Amino acid sequence: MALSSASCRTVGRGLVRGRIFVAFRLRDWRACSSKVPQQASSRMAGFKALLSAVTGGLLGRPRRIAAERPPGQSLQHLQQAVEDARGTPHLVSITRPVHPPYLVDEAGEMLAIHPEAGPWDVHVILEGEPSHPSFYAPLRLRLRFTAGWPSTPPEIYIGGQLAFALVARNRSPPKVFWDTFLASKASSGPLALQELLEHLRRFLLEPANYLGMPEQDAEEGSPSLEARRLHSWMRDAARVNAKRLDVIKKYRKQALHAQLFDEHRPLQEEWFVPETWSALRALHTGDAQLGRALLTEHATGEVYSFPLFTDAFCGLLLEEIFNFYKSGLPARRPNSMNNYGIILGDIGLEPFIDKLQELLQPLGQELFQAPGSLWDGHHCFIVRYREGEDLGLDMHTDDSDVTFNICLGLDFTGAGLQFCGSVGAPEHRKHHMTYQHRKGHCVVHLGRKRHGADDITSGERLNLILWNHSSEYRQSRDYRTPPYAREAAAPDEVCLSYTHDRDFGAYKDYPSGREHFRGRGWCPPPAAEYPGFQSEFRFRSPSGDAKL
Ligand SMILES: O=C(O)CCC(=O)C(=O)O
Ligand SMILES: [Fe+2]
Repeated sequence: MALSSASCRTVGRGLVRGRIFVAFRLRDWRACSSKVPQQASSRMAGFKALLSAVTGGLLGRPRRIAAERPPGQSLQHLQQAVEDARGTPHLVSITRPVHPPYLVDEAGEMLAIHPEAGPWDVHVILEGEPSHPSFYAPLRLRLRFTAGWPSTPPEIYIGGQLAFALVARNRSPPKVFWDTFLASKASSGPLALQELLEHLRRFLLEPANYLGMPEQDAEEGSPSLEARRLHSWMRDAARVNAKRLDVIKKYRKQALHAQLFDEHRPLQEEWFVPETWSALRALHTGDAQLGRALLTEHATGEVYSFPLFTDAFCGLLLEEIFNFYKSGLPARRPNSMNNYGIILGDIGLEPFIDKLQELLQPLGQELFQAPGSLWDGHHCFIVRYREGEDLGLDMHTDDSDVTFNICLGLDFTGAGLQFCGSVGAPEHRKHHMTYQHRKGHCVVHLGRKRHGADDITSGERLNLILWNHSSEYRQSRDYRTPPYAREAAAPDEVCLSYTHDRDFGAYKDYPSGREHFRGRGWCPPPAAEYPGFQSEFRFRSPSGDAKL
């Protein structure tokens, strides 16, 4: 695997967001820097303030309740706890503990973790509430245990697309949950994983009830401000979920291929090209050799492709997608540049995408290290190009750490995928290569790599796009404040973006209907302008407006 001890230097015990771990400083992963800095979220700040108002600081860390044990013993305890937790009511699945390949410290530096010292991640899926219109979907959790287990509670990340009251954008249970949970324990003895999972499920599904807040419509006396606020957040979360789940529920009754939607059913081997299936399974057991053998490398360390789905499975998936289009049910568009795609999580395919992401995760780690590791979120959608609809896609980078792009068919000409440089690199807008899509094949690249689809010239193309997110990686300095170099030279025309570039109009006419983008571009930022930068304002727009 890419993370060999040769690539790491031990720095002893590192501090990772308040927790101490035995760690290595990652040297070569630093090269995998990415993306434009994330905006600090003022909405988050507002939400935190509101939460604090209710419970006096909900966002704290779980408190440590006893001394830590030696690591070996903790892992054994944890393995035993996972076995014991297999009897938890409403449990769909629980994984064995695995140590994360790296963590990010408070300064944003990535540290590789010593496998024997922890922490260890356990992934859990719990059933939602089957009879509840807004919370019937499964709950997806990642629990991160330190060597302090079973005295110290794990950090919890609440994955999936459900909205919950009292869960902030960092997707962790608030301090009030931990306080209530720990106070409910009869003794101060070690924690039981099953008990924790049961409490967490109750808290997520019925927070007011779990926290002992009065019912909103209680006749006797007026509910407190805290209770009213909590109920209003619960209504908001329920509304957000209900909107999405309503479509999913309705479509479920019309779906053609039930096996695609079944939470409990694993991915079926016959959906995948046999050699790829074997290679991906081998990667899961640490055999990188086989994984590498199936790849074509198109741009060193940045763009690869491999056969993934069989023709039969592409046909099956497309049948389902076309059936959804035919249903007339409302669908959100995947992004502002795409008018005919659909988000697969919105039609009930979140479990399928979770499993696909899990299958592909070791490949991501092998190819891209930090941005390819610890994926805990995704955005997965269909893009569709044909005459009379979207023909192609403007140059852009993805809001993903690593993107998989799988062609499902149909027959088409044109619609090649152009790759340029990575955002912030001197050759950001220099052409690298053209990738020709093939049915069933997957092209995988870093999200920060500039790319765009040529116009289709005949037929129709539909692709499944899987954007993978790693919340751990997104805390790193490499992600948050990547270097942004001056462009080495004028851009290649094929790499120009009418949506993003400040000099598009200096080289090309704006496409019809896209003229309003003139003057809105941000790229290159002034400090990164190439020598002799051509501002589009020195040129006339085709409509004849002087743009000086
Ligand atoms: O059509 C393609 O192959 C590219 C799609 C894409 O890059 C995107 O949707 O982000
Ligand atoms: Fe893209």
